[in-house]
Amino acid sequence: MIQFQLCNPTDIRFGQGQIASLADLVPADACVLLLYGGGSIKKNGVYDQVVAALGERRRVEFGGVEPNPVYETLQKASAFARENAVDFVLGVGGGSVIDAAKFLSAMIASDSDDPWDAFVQGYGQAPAVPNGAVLTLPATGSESNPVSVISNHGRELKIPFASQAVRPAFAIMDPATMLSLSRRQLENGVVDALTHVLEQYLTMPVNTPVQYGFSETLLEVLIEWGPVLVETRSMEACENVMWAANQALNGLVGAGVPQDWSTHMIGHAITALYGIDHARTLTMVMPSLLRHRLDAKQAMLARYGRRVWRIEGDDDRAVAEAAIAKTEAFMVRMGCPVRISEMIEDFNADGLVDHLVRAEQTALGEGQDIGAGEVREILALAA
Ligand SMILES: NC(=O)c1ccc[n+]([C@@H]2O[C@H](COP(=O)([O-])OP(=O)(O)OC[C@H]3O[C@@H](n4cnc5c(N)ncnc54)[C@H](O)[C@@H]3O)[C@@H](O)[C@H]2O)c1
Repeated sequence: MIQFQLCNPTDIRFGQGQIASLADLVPADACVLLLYGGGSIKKNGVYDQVVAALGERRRVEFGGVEPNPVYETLQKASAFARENAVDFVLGVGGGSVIDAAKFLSAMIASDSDDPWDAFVQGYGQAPAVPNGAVLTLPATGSESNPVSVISNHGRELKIPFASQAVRPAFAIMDPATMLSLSRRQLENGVVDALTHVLEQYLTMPVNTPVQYGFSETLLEVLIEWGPVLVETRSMEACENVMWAANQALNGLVGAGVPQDWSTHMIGHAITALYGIDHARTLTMVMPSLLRHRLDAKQAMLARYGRRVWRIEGDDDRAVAEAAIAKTEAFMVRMGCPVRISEMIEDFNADGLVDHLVRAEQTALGEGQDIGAGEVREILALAA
């Protein structure tokens, strides 16, 4: 097992009606910035529940955070928050709003209107005002992890920032908020969570049976309940997917194991250049990436095939290949593309590699051995 530290103090409140617990979770004397996205919360009753629970607290609001949140928008939100002496950020939405709320809590505490370069250098040390999350779309795990993925339009970059200082103080997960999601967003959530587990699980084997067993359970839950969710939207399915998506990127399954976030890094570059939904960029890359890395990942792919997909046979290579095929078929079943050409007509692989170089993402994979040349080969397979 690789040495690890695991400390996740986010106070999780799960279940229908939990938005009311904001009344206890947000400090009574806070000046709250309520941050939200395109406005779905004003149509589905979430906004009314949040406002009721905040009661008499001082509150200002900033809406319009984009999917794949944009730094330039957050500069406006930060100036607005400082003008209003905000000392608590409440993100109400999906991963984009919650990522934005976390990043904003560090922007507000910085003494700069343009802290991008300083954050690229030392985000982990930057102070932050506290923030909390009300989740309305299960997918990213952002509601209880330290990461924000932010797009900078000026620099044409989309990159992750991580800091323990911005981990949400609390995460409210009410599965009833999912009932207003489109089928496409539900599909995206399931495959995003699935890839989170796979990128922490499909590397090289180490002595972590607890983490592997937990990963396998999360994968089984997503594979069983993902299709039920998109077909029926039953409350059981909402609950199971919401909790599995949270646990997929909440720290435990990644503790003590090698990780490979190359599908995510290539996917971020595709979103930055082509504006495609985060989850769909992952499915168009991952099957080809796994095939390209078959030698390095064969042992864990074979374990995954046998334990999660119940594939029989003694030949590890054959089981590993079958496990990739099963994963690809599941992504198709969830309505997602598994080839770049399904969503992008004139794909420019050179431009994509250039983005990764500018984002300093050129030593990817569990062995840091996926460089520009390997990315080109993966993109050719995924074309
Ligand atoms: N922090 C992390 O660890 C992490 C991990 C993976 C991805 N990400 C990032 O998260 C972002 C994607 O987040 P996401 O997948 O949660 O989607 P999202 O937050 O971008 O939301 C997608 C769309 O769904 C809408 N929406 C959200 N909740 C709704 C509801 N209840 N009803 C109706 N519409 C609703 C939003 O307004 C938006 O238009 C990307 O930028 C991605 O890079 C972050």
